[in-house]
Amino acid sequence: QQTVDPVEPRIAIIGAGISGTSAAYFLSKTTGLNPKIDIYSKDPVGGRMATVNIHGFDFETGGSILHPRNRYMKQFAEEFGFKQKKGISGKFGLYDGSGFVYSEGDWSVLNVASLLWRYGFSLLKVNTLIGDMLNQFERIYNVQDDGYAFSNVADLLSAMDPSFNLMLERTLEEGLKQMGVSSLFIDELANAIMRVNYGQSTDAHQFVGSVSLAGAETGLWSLRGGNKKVPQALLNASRAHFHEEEVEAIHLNTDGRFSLRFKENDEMPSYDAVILATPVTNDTSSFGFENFPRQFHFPGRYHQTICTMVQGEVNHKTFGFADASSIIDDIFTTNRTLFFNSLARNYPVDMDDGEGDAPSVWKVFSNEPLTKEELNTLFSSINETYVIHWKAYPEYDGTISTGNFTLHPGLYHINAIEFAASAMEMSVIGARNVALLAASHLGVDIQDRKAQSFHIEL
Ligand SMILES: Cc1cc2nc3c(=O)[nH]c(=O)nc-3n(C[C@H](O)[C@H](O)[C@H](O)COP(=O)(O)OP(=O)(O)OC[C@H]3O[C@@H](n4cnc5c(N)ncnc54)[C@H](O)[C@@H]3O)c2cc1C
Ligand SMILES: CC(C)=CCC/C(C)=C/CC/C(C)=C/CSC[C@H](N)C(=O)O
Repeated sequence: QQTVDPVEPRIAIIGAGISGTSAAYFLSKTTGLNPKIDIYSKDPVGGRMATVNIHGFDFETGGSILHPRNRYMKQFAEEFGFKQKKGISGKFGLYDGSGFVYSEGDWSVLNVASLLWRYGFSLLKVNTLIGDMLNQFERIYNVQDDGYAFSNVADLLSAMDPSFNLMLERTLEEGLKQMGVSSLFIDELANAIMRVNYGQSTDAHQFVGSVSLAGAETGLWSLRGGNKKVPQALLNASRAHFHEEEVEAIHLNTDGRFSLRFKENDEMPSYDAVILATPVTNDTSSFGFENFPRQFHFPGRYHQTICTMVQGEVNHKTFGFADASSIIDDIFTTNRTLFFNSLARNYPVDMDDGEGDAPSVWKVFSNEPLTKEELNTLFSSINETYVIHWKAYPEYDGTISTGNFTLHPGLYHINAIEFAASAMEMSVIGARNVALLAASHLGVDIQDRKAQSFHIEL
């Protein structure tokens, strides 16, 4: 039988990205516990929220954009006094490998008209679809404020809307077709948005596809100074102790507590609860789970996304622009066989878009590293390149069912939520769910703690 100090339980969190740090924050601020939390991470705080420095300016290379209805991230930014970075919606175009099937010009009214002309009612239908989906999605905030938590992802999605689980069983293409959306919209716009956001296609399931389409709406934002300021601020606010340490194994002790074994440290501290805040598929992390009554399986794999940051000039001839000044800011691709997914102008995190004298920096997303030849096709001149290999988000091929948050009483996994959709806000929702589960395991009546819940100002 496990004996837990009801006032100061010891909790270990593995991973210091947005999942791990927000779990620490929720545990220490909203559960009524006064936990002693250790956060272990083999990489710096922030994880997949990261920047690269190019000539004295930082640029986002991982989690970049937030949706205006991502309430937790918004609330964190407000609570920590962080400013939003002002974006500009540059012109975008859809490139099929030989030319643009659609490209924006200088007049916004004409752009709307020509989008409508090309995609007709499909544009309006998808707009409504995403609006409806977001309305249902937002129900999770009240559910969590009321102290409800779920031991698996399917139940959490059902709490938003019972039909969300059906969206995991059909592809985005099938879902859109069922709604009467045209093949042209699916093949071009929806496909291009899936390629830029998840490096995948409309063959991905409809839930992540809808999140991806939401990620192409207007009003998207990011944090001035870099998104990774949030995990750092959450870590500080939670007063958790950060240890740069790789965890090799989690051992279930005979008293029901857990011990951790590290790669480069002989200590084996023990805890009342352990939270995994990192992907745990075979291709991402490998943990030993020792002495548990059953074996854990983490099916699926993560998509390789290569983020190539280039300081240089785009080759206007490749894209058929008259000259360098006609180049548009966002080039999305529709062709599944093309060697790159997107090419977009990027601005430093410390400046509003278009402000000041920033170097000309472009972000290219591709599924494979770009060859010298490919880089020379895209750019007429290159001063510097920085290449980041990400195990970015799951492969959403529809064959993997979503998994469990609760692996064993006292042992939880936040990133199970990524198989529904990987996004910063999803991680925070998963983290709050797991914080509630852990608090309940540690003896807190979580629904009774409504008064301490995390209230969002709208
Ligand atoms: C290129 C790219 C672009 C993206 N763009 C967006 C976007 O625009 N908007 C959006 O909302 N989302 C975006 N995402 C997704 C978003 O960044 C992630 O969903 C989110 O940051 C995941 O956070 P996390 O804390 O769950 O995981 P991570 O940030 O990956 O953190 C896990 C941490 O655990 C550590 N770890 C792993 N194994 C061990 C171990 N054995 N011992 C100790 N530590 C360990 C790792 O070092 C890592 O730092 C993007 C992701 C990528 C890669
Ligand atoms: C979770 C909800 C309801 C909405 C999130 C919508 C959103 C912001 C989706 C984007 C997800 C994602 C993985 C984007 C990656 S690419 C981002 C950007 N274009 C870049 O250049 O880095």
